[in-house]
Amino acid sequence: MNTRITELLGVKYPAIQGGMAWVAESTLAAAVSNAGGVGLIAGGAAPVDVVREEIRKVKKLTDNPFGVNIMLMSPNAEDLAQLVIEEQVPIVTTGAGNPGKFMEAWKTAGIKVIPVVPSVALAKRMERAGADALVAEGTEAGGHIGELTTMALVPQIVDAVDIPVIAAGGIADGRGLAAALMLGAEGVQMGTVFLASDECQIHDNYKNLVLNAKDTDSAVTGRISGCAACRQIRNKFTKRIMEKEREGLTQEEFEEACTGSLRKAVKDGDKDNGSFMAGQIAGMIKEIRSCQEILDSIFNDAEELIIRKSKQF
Ligand SMILES: O=C(O)COc1ccc(-c2c[nH]c(CNC(=O)Nc3ncc(Sc4ccccn4)s3)n2)cc1
Repeated sequence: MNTRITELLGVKYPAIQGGMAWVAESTLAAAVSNAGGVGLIAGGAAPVDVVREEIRKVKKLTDNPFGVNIMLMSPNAEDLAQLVIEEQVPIVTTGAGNPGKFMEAWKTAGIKVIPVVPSVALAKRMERAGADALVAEGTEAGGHIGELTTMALVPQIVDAVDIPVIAAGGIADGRGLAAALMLGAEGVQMGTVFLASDECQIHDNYKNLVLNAKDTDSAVTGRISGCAACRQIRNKFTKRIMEKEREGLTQEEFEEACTGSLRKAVKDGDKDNGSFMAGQIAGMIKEIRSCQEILDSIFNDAEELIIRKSKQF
């Protein structure tokens, strides 16, 4: 299929793999890019040298476009913003903040900049700042989230800006892609479905938690205390955090609890103390597949669905 996103990024599928902290490393990103989508390396809160190494690895593993996601709450954000210029990274997505101050330098370097936004106000601000496209991420998504659902947020951002919009949050099959296109999106960003991929390097306990999750198994920490809201699979960790939030948790204590626990999930598979970030769509994901199978099935199913549905009118 062709949209302004396939033209802008030079890819077969207008589908970005979410730049999930600790999860999105070179093996997964290269598999998604080789499959025709856009693989992302997570900046997360990782040291610059670690991210530089992953960028160099992914360049050896794929000749297709790839990107780096910079989480703007990270203390390394400034250094990572410079690194993507030095390493001539073609695509940069950003999350958890406003990338306005880096935009000019990135655009001058020829980088395609795609901020993730949770609201119309930020979408308009990012368009004015020079963003090439936007990811409109609904609250269904895993990790750090805003308040609005994908169904409500995407059409309002599409109506508010002229640059192409990519839908994210709750998308994991052809139906989700078809729905996103009907809402006016010209591509999708997906994270949770790629946790259940062969090439994803997370601990098997994490993959099994995703496969065994049911629709109501995600919890959002941070909302009670007004800290950064974070959607993840419900476990003893989320129960403990939410109890502490009711007693009063400082932002520092919350973030220390959150970012450290992500490694415990991804690397150690620590089911009681890990933060297993995943979106509400985890309840629909029942098998581990290759990134190629995931992308081919989503786009083939969406095409068949739209053709079939169009005949009902
Ligand atoms: O108004 C402003 O200045 C910016 O406001 C914003 C507020 C929120 C966002 C936003 C929402 N979702 C995203 C993109 N998604 C994400 O960033 N997802 C993430 N998952 C795990 C992360 S690591 C983390 C982060 C916070 C606490 C604990 N751990 S970041 N960006 C973007 C901008």
